[in-house]
Amino acid sequence: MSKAAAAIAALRAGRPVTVGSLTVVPVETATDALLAELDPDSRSPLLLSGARAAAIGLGNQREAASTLAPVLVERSDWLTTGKIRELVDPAWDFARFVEGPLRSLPVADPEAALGALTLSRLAGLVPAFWLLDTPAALALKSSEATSAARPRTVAIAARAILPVEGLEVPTQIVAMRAEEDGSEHVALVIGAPGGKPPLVRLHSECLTGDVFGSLKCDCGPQLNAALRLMEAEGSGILLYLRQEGRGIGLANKIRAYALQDRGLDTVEANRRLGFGDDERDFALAAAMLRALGVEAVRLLTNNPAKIEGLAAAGIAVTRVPHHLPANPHNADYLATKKAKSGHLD
Ligand SMILES: Nc1nc2c(ncn2[C@@H]2O[C@H](COP(=O)(O)OP(=O)(O)OP(=O)(O)O)[C@@H](O)[C@H]2O)c(=O)[nH]1
Ligand SMILES: [Zn+2]
Repeated sequence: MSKAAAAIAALRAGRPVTVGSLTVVPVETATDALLAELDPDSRSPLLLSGARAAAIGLGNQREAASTLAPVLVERSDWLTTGKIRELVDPAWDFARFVEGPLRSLPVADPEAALGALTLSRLAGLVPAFWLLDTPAALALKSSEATSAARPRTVAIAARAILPVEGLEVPTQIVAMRAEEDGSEHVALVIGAPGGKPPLVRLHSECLTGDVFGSLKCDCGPQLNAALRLMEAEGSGILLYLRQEGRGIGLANKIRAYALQDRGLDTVEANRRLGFGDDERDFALAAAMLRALGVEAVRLLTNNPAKIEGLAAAGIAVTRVPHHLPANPHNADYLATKKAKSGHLD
């Protein structure tokens, strides 16, 4: 496991990490008990992404003027641990006015701060930290954190026959493990793809749509329709990628949904949380296809980023459109993907 992957695991578990000259612990996962130990006087300043600092009205202060640069916020008596937990969570933006005054401070080591924020995004945490004085047991260079990327190398871990309702064609499930972080991803191999490029669907995990039948997105129907098309053709490959919420993680996707309840669209909600519109990359999907011996695919998708991602990794792609009928709950979501994320007709 890479050092960055170990740091991501530590941050998820609420443990501090030293990046360059900065020691940080995530606001989201650090327990009150740990904070009482690490910061007994509650003086630790708060490290935020530039986007989040702008969203809470710090954009007019010189230290926070660029929305790309991380921002440090000074502690004051009224800015308690509980207030900070509220401040970093956009769900609270609509429940109250941002209190103040908030004062930003210069960031002593901007590259380290950017690195720490990169790790928190990859960890699926709200990008916000307490800055601590004492170095942590786990330390990495700023460059190791800023260059941290999603996993891109896989090995097959196990395979077995899997009977699936509605599929008459023999189907196998293949479990793969990413070498960089140990995350598990799955390929469903339907029939015996071979000869011409197989029909392939890259499906990003969507717990709400895949399991509960959420109407907010089109994931469940797209998954089912892909399997039906592969069954009709006699073969195909579905990759189930653990990229919940377009790579922002489950808790953050639910936060994005809460923001959508307040009228933001899917893209605005991601940005408000301090993420890009889409945090996925498809290098791992390309590696999974290679592990199955596939170099060329007919890809069921409307998302140009999937086509470009596979092509960049050397997989030959022909697109097959994959539209499902809209419902009243997901019509705006589908329209936003077209208008703002370049989704194809
Ligand atoms: N952040 C965020 N993720 C969402 C939202 N709605 C659905 N998702 C996630 O978006 C992903 C859906 O991805 P895909 O099914 O691959 O769809 P796509 O990128 O639109 O591409 P194609 O369906 O192939 O055209 C899943 O990981 C869902 O969990 C949302 O409002 N916000
Ligand atoms: Zn979905």
